[in-house]
Amino acid sequence: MIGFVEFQDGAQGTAGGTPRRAEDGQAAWPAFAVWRSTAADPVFSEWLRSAAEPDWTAAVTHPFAAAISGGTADMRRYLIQDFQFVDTFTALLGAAVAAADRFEARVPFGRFLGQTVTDTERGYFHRALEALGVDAADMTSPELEPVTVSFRSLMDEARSSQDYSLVLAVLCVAEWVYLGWASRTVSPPEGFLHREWVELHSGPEFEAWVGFLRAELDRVGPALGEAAQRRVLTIFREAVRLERGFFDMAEG
Ligand SMILES: Cc1ncc(C[n+]2csc(CCO)c2C)c(N)n1
Repeated sequence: MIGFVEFQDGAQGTAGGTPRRAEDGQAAWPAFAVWRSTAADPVFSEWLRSAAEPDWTAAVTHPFAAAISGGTADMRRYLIQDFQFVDTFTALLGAAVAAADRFEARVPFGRFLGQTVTDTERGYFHRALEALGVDAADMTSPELEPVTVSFRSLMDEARSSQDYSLVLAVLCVAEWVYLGWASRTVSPPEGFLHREWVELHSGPEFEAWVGFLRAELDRVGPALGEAAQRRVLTIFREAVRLERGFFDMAEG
């Protein structure tokens, strides 16, 4: 079981100026209610993002991500593994449609599911994997890298929880981290493999999608009790750690 490890009460705050560490090995982090009183941007999604440092910055500035932007990354292993990631991610989007607390929140998930993931992105994967000479077996059932297994487990846990805040946290990490690195691209890479992958994760539509996911977290997060907020934090941090690990894996 990954994530969902609750912080011990005593793990928060500092003792003698030394930050204590939580049971699951992550740095202690103040409760949202405490953090909010002094934060520059006191929204729930920023509470989560800043708690996920240094992994957040390591992921969005990762050398492999920079190599995609620069058009030099070897995409083969990465895309084979990512197609398996996207399979589980698509199921998680379905869970968001089911778990959202109101109609107007279900709509963007349904739209993104139908228009982007199962259409534009699916098309990209099929063309890209074909161009890379990936055979049918590696397209549908490759040997999974450990980080892919862990990421799929985390998404499956969020999906089975049917808890909107947890589903949202994992989706938001996956999309926001990708907006983070792709937006750093200075000029579009030449080949379609790199260029379209950058285009899928940047631009006004993708920004609006990430804005929606953040706004949902900012809407539902503050209304949760402290223990539930901690559970969201734990799964958010774990997802960011896996995003970083996924790029490490892709680098080989
Ligand atoms: C490890 C990993 N994390 C996040 C994404 C981003 N992502 C996954 S599905 C999807 C929707 C369509 O673009 C997006 C943006 C990824 N591909 N791989």
